[in-house]
Amino acid sequence: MVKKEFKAESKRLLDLMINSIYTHKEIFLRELISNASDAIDKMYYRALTDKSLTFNKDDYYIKIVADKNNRTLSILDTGIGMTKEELEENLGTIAQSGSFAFKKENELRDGYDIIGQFGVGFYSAFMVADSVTVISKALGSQESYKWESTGADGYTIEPCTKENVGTEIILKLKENTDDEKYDEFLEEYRLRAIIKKYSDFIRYPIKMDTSTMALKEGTEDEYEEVIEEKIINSMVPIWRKNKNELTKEDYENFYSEKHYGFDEPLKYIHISADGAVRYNAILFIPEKMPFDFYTNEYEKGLELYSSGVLIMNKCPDLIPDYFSFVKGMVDSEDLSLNISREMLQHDRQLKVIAKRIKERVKSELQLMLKNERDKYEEFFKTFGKQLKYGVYSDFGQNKETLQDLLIFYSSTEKKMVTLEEYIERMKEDQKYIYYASGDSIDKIDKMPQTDILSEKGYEILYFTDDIDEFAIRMLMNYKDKEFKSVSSGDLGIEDNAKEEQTSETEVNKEIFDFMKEALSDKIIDVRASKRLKNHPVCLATDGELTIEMEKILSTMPNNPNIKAEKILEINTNHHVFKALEDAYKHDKDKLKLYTNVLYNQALLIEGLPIGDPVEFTDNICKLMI
Ligand SMILES: Nc1ncnc2c1ncn2[C@@H]1O[C@H](COP(=O)(O)OP(=O)(O)OP(=O)(O)O)[C@@H](O)[C@H]1O
Repeated sequence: MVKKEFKAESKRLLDLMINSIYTHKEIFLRELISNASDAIDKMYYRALTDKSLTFNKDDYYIKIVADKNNRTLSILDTGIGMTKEELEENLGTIAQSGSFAFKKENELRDGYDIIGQFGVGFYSAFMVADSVTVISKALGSQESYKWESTGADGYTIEPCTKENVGTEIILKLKENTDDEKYDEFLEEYRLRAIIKKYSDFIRYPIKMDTSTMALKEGTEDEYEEVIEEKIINSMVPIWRKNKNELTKEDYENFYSEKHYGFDEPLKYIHISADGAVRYNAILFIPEKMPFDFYTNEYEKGLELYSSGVLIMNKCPDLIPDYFSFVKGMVDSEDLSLNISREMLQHDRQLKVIAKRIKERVKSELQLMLKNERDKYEEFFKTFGKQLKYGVYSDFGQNKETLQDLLIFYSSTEKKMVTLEEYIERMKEDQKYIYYASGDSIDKIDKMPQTDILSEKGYEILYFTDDIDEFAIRMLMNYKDKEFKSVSSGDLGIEDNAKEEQTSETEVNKEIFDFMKEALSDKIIDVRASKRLKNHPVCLATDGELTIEMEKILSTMPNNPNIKAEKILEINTNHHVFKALEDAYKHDKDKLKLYTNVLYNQALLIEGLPIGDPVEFTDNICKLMI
């Protein structure tokens, strides 16, 4: 027997291979099963082109055998096998891929899922094995050969006996260390889990002897171990099946089998694309929010398969942040993988797929909004915030994509409405899209600032999420209509109201100046209000920052002193104003007291904290005596 040496560089390459290409040792099984599947695929192809051969699907399978006594794990296949020369060429030369050559020679394109391309996967066996033995009999050959290697120091090839065409790979597992327990690769549950994870959709059966405890015959309570050969992979992935053959239940089962969520998905989307980049995808919009959705632990992304083999558990680049709730998978044979198959070499194809997925999810949501409104509202209640973050983030670059998916509660319709529906209903003289911000619909309903707009029959959108105003600021306008807060200093309603307000403020200038002085830097102005009908006082704002924004920003660590420019608006038609006038004439200290009480009332209405609650309650007491 002649021992052949690896070339010096090959030794280093093998060492590199074994220790640095892959992040998880368990992928050796994925690689060896993929090779076995490729070998059967080649057999299938040969049978198609060679009339003397027949391909009976039942004869072709992969079998995994764990032998705990000898610490060996074997992967058998009934594929095309390897001749002596092929063993030497393919397993003696690193980066020599017989599979890639086969694909090229036969100009295989659609329909063949040959996985191998780099000629390195086989060597991953050395991550878990001290020695690897390959026994193979090639199609059309009478002889069989045994290839053996302990890794970097070379390999031997010798004739052996093997009855059937195919290959058997025997791994002598490494001894356990403190950090690594190689024994686990002999455990049925572990092997099943690895196969399910990476190779579930290999299209030939992967068989394994499985043990179960069964009632011993003739006894009532004695159990015995029964060994039974079982197929452990699903073989045909649901995404390769014809959509017409699949039912809602099939998709729902897939959703739960894949552990995408514990809920039932609200919507599923099945894409089979055959264009510039070929791919299949099954996407789900969950019904419930994952418990960790708004935590750092939540990882967005879709499962990525290449020809049915799992490449990445969560590929984040396939889905934008604002659709991060979408679950599912993509399988494409057109991806250019890197050598470890854990990453992509180029992301060109991935970008194309991601763009299509984004468009498809958007259009499905739009359809749901149009045709299944209740369902959409349910969706929006759960994930609407994410869409609003999408409008706000990245400097608003996704606002066009997302604006028509937004819905808000409407003061007039008493239900959720889209911006488009709002625009269609706008009054002729109405210039702006009005919104009011607050903690809840109930609280906004009672906001005094909405009185004048409601009286004019203008619709108001209620913003109850922290993000709402920020998102709308980023949106700026919708179909050329600007947004305006009901608390804004200038509501932009017809001009004479504004004039009236200015002249009322002028008439009462002295008293308002006094009140402004009394409140010093808390407010920038005191004005007569035209928006108030039944309430004596409210706050309005000038400038960019509204009161709701102040509330949100002031809770953030860097902005404790951020303040909106507040205006105290006084309803001069309210009988309280008479009391203010009287106090101004006869008792200025009392007016100070009134001003303080009114200002604090306005803060309370806005849900803002009172600067000095003790002073406020003392002031109320003073008024009572
Ligand atoms: N079970 C097998 N039956 C027949 N040929 C095999 C088998 N395993 C490996 N080979 C041959 O050995 C070659 C090298 O295998 P290896 O796993 O290193 O690379 P690959 O599968 O071609 O590519 P990749 O690194 O992308 O997996 C294969 O291309 C194939 O020709």
